[in-house]
Amino acid sequence: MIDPNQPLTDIHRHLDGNIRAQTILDLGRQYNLPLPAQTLDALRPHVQVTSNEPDLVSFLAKLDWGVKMLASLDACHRVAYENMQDAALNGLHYVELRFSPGYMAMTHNLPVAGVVEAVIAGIREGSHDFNVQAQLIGIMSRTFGEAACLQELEALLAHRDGITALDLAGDELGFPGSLFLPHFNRARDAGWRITVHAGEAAGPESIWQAIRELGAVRIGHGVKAIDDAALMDFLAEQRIGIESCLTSNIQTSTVPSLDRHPLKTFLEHGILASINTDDPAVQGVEIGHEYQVAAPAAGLSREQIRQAQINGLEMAFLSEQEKEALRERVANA
Ligand SMILES: O=c1[nH]cnc2c1ncn2[C@@H]1O[C@H](CO)[C@@H](O)[C@H]1O
Ligand SMILES: [Zn+2]
Repeated sequence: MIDPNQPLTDIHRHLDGNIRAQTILDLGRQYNLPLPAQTLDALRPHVQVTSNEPDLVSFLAKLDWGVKMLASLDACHRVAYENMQDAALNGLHYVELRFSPGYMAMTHNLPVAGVVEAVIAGIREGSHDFNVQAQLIGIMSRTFGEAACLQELEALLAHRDGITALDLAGDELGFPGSLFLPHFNRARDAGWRITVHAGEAAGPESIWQAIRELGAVRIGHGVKAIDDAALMDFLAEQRIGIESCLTSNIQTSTVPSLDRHPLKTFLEHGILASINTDDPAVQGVEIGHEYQVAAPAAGLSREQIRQAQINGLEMAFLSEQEKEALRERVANA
């Protein structure tokens, strides 16, 4: 179901939602930190979704143990580097990895700009060592409010050349996009592209807001667009990409079951939508599963899955020349 002649991309992938369980154990031992379990098997239910969570916020709590083990900038570097190895092991040619430096810095009071620097370095080294192309998207974790997001923004801006785009993630219902207008004005002034988690926990108005007020050119999840016919048309006409994450949407109870997921309808409507993971280690799924198991279960035909794969590169925050170079590299591999 994955076309081997086309680049395989994952453009919605949280690196701080993809910390290996083994690394959580290692870091806990290294820094002598409390953990709920001391073996991989016993730890797994604390750091990985085992059955669907009742809502987004409950799902997001599963990321906390991993992030709590980030006791140094070296630990942040390690996690970033391992994310590149994981991308290579899963056959990805291009990834856009996103991370929330304030969330990663929080438990151990790390310097937020230092976290950004360590992540950029880890990705650069991993990209080289594992031969996977990567770009970084900075996240502001809305869950911690406007002031904390401003701090994250400033830390990201301190290393703006290493960052491609800005995102807003976390508790969408508790912290609507309207709180973050000044943040996104500054991000656009810095020349970054904008993608926003919208229409996951909240409704289609949140997607409209992200596009019209925050300047989003892509939308993370965007599930609720299905409830607004005018928005569906608008997304298709304006080529606003939808970063779909099938299994994630089930695990957060955003969608009741894969056969009710709107991705198929998005594609039929001519919307530029792609298949992505979200938080692979927390979810216990990888990109292959999304293509080979989740997408068929969501009713996508072979041709639609192929289209979604092509859309992934089309949506990427790359120039046309960079996309073409990647297509050629994969076709001639
Ligand atoms: O599916 C999701 N929806 C919304 N926010 C998310 C999701 N997965 C992770 N994060 C959020 O992203 C930041 C870490 O990168 C954290 O704020 C985490 O809660
Ligand atoms: Zn996400």
